Amino acid sequence: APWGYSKENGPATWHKDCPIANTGVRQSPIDLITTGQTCAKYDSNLKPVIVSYPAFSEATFLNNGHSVQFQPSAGNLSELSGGPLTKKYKFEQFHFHWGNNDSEGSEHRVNGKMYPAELHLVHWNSESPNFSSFQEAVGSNDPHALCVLGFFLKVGAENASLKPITDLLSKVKNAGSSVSFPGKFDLKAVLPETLTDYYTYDGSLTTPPLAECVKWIVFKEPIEVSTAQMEAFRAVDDGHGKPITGNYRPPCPLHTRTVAASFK
Ligand SMILES: NS(=O)(=O)c1ccco1
Ligand SMILES: [Zn+2]
Repeated sequence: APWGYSKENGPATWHKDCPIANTGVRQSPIDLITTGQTCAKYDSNLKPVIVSYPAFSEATFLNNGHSVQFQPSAGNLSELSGGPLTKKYKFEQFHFHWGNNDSEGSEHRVNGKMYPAELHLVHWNSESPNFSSFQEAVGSNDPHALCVLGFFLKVGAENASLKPITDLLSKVKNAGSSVSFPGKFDLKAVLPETLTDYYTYDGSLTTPPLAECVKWIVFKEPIEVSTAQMEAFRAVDDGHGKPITGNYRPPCPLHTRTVAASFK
């Protein structure tokens, strides 16, 4: 049976098809600890993250049964650089993780605290000689083949920039359903202006195949969405006639990794 988040096919069972779930030493997500021994260490060399996200004009919005995913056509020119990165990365897709109440849902945690949701912007290194697509990057064994930007979502004011996305959730209620995104979508408008304060560490995909190929950049400043917008996520079905309630993987052991912080 395909993997998911239920008792029968959830994170505790993924090791059966993906042994790295239990044997990997750089798995994601993690709990971002800000004080004490294993805490994130300030690195003054960390620069702001630079994104170039021209409004997407052609994209598919899909409910794949374990998340909802916005994927622009391959020709999109969106790029990522700066921060801890030494290369330019190409935008592949964004998707979300959420819970069925406001006290859970994010994948990364901060001192054990979960946010109600987490937005992942997935990119792949477009300057590597070893691969030339997202799928190839995932299978490349390159430790920084991918870079995923993580943004926490918290409940507050309605997020007008994300409204075109949350308004579309009812149209992809059924797992496996997708719609062509109508019009343009300005992802840049969703993000905080300054991408200066973040945690960064070497990790993995948080869903099978759990490949350990991700440079993670998780931003300190959450993005606000309204309760109604959060509720819209909670109505999306998982393909077994039930809403997806909690498509987040619990935190994984840090092992010998260190987490760097771009802020004090
Ligand atoms: N959740 S995530 O961003 O680590 C990801 C991207 C593709 C598969 O899993
Ligand atoms: Zn994700």
